[in-house]
Amino acid sequence: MTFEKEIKITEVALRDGSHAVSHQYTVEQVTTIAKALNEARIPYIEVTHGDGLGGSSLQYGLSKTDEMKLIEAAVAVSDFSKIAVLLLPGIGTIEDLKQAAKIGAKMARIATHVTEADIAKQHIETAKDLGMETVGFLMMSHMAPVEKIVEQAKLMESYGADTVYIVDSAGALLPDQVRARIKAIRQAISINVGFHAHNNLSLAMGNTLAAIEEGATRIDGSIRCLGAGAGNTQTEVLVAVLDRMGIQTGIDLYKLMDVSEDVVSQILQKPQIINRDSLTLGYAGVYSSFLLHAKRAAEKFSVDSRDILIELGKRKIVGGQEDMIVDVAAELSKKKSGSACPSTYTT
Ligand SMILES: CC[C@H](O)CC(=O)C(=O)O
Ligand SMILES: [Mn+2]
Repeated sequence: MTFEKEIKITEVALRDGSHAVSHQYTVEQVTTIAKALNEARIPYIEVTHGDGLGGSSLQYGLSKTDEMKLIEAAVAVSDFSKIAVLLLPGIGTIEDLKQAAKIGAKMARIATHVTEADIAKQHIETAKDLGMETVGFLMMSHMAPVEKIVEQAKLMESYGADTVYIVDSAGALLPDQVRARIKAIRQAISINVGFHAHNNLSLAMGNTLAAIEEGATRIDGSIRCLGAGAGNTQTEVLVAVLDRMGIQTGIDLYKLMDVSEDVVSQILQKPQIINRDSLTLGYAGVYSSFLLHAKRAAEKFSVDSRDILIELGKRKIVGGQEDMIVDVAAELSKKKSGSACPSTYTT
């Protein structure tokens, strides 16, 4: 099948990938990666804490480097790529957004739970006032029926968003579910539609292609899959596949392969694979960024991290409820042994 659409890729390794490196990016690493991505002519590079602006905290994980310094570093080496920032209302503030715009960020992606688009209004409006290109990012899109998603996408459009994304935060969507969601919002709104995948069920590439076939033109990729859980759609592979399909992205494939192999692979703390934990995220429909928190809680309370994730899925726990991960681990430990003591406190 030949497509004549322009697909614009946003590279998220320096934001979603921040989860995979426990938010430990340095200015040197961001400079090297952003410079190479810019040379490969990636249209947008997202840089922020994994949980967006203001995410550095005990709750979400402390950053090694102030994210504004990382944004500045990326801006300084990008004369082609535009730097994007993610903001979750309630974690990041309007002041964070203003500061990011001041130091050169050109795109604001305002992320809400899939049923809570209304909390994005003032952030989308402010981003527009600041002259930024603006994206509404509907997270955990597997948790709502198509009609609800259409309603929420229309809200994002009414606030002035230039693009609305279906975000498969848990990597739980199946290709037909992606098709139904993209098709429905494509018909309901007249702005760009985007898709952000996670590879927990090994469906990131398949789902991304399904989204493109249904008309999504803004796509997220992550070099070497660097992202939460099993990571995102692998950018360099996506560019090669799209090229084989006759879809031009304007990105230099060889340069991208070289960044992946020579730069990003050196930074990875461990290869981005689908293991029993990341597979359980997709299987149970749990936010991919919960993975490291669940693993830590499992260790602390001597319980199986899969049991924690399955229980979080059953309870429909969403972003912002990270404290529930420890509660669930304590409950499981209590059921198992009759006491909820962290293992570090037992002898
Ligand atoms: C915590 C924000 C989250 O990581 C955003 C995102 O990439 C997703 O929901 O997949
Ligand atoms: Mn993500």
